[in-house]
Amino acid sequence: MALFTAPVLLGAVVVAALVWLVSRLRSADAAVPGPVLNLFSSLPLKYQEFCGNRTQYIHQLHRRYGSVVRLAPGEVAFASLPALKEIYLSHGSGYDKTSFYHLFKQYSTPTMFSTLDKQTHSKRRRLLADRYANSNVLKADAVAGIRERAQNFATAAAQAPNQTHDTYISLHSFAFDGVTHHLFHPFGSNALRNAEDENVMREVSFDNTLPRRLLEYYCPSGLPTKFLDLFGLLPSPRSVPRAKQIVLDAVDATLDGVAREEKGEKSDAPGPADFTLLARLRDPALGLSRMQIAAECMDHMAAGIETTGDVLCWLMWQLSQPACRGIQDRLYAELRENDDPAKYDSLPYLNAVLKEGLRLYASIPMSLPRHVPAGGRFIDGTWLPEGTIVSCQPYTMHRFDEDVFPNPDEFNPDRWLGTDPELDAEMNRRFFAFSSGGRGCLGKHLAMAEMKMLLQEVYQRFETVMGDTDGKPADMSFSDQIISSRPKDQRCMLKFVPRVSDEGVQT
Ligand code: HEM
Repeated sequence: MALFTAPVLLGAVVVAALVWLVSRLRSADAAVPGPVLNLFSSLPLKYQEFCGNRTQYIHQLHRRYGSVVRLAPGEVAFASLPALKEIYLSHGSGYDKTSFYHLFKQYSTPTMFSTLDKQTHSKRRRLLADRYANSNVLKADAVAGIRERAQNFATAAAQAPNQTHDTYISLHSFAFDGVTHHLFHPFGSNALRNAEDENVMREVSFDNTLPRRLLEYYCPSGLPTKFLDLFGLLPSPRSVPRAKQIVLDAVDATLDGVAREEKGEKSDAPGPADFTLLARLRDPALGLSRMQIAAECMDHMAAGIETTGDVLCWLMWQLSQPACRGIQDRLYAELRENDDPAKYDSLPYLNAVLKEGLRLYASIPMSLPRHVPAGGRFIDGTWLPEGTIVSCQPYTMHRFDEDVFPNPDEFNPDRWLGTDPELDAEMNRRFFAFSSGGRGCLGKHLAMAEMKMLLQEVYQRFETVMGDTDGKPADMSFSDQIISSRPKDQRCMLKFVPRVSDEGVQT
């Protein structure tokens, strides 16, 4: 009994604390620059995450401590090209993802994006990759659907009262319609013209469950969540019933067609178009269950709404600032000279404007966490043991090296039109908006096509300026969500002023 007296217990606690202190001081991350507190606790980082400020916090740490910085015990961030290559490109798809990605299961089912290990992931990716290859994205009926949505957007802008409307809403509707066209056509959405579909988009885009989801991830026992729920201190759990239903309806209609085919029955109901994701997933040879198909579709749908919608929103807001009037005029001149819609992919200034938008306003600006593999690794000269969480973040990769990106916070499309091939190559190597390697964005070509067509339809017809905000300009600063960021106020009033051509005719 004497074994458990207070002094003995106190002594045990002190010894344990000392052992922990020494182990922390001798750990590999102790040799990495960063705030002292972060060597002993992950609370400073978690606090910033709960405030939706992780990206900016890490960026400030890089500015203070350099290209490698300690974020928390066992977690280190990098802002250099050698580190980016090692973490995301070594052996094709880089290091394995961390369990953070389990947050992205859909219908409680793993998807390609939430799969952690390389082998399982690359098997699924190989099955789906051709759906997003440029050659498939550019197929006539795939492009026609996106073009139609971009025209719907421009028509809605022209018809808005006083030609002013909340572009945050309409751009997310456009992104929703664009991605569902590519996933499900003819079962895609029409949120730009149909209020019910717009509500589905709102359900996904106005999700406010960040603190709850982070708490559930960090405290899987669920006790803190239950405790805070007693006092109503957490938002309700994430709920997207309409979005889930729209996906299940498309999947069920498709599988019904497959079942009929197998029975040799004829059906007048259309199946998914050849270019769609569903047309691939429906193949019985893949052996995917109804819920596996639905989960994969849901994941791609979510991946295509926020990202594309947010980048376009930030970019059009930026272009609508008085200082960017000259940029809009140059863009208009290029679009007028090349008024064949099919040319959208070969216009250098349009490409430069979009790339600069993606550089400054990458909608996934946050660090993308990976585990150091077995045996540990040297990353850009820093030794880190197996299991350390390492990452780079697009926000910092696009700003940190000022020799490559001079005046990094300035919106300057000209930097992408440079005549110095070496500098161009350096910029492109650091361009990380879609991540890199075998786990980089699968939908990149689709996203680029959507964004170019939308900008083409808008800026060949309109000049955009800041709309009336009732004296309360929207806060467009970055608000981090689970992995993407969005403009804080989720509102962006822009006015679409019709252009008058040289002949005095409205274009
Ligand atoms: C401007 C628009 C977009 C941006 C900036 C963007 C960015 C990214 C980034 C950074 C990743 C890697 C994330 C990570 O490693 O944690 C990613 C992955 C992914 N993106 Fe996008 N994305 C965009 C649009 C789209 C669209 C339209 C789709 C269409 C379905 C899409 C589908 C995917 C998928 C399926 C993955 C997972 C790839 C894998 O795990 O192998 N994205 N995206």
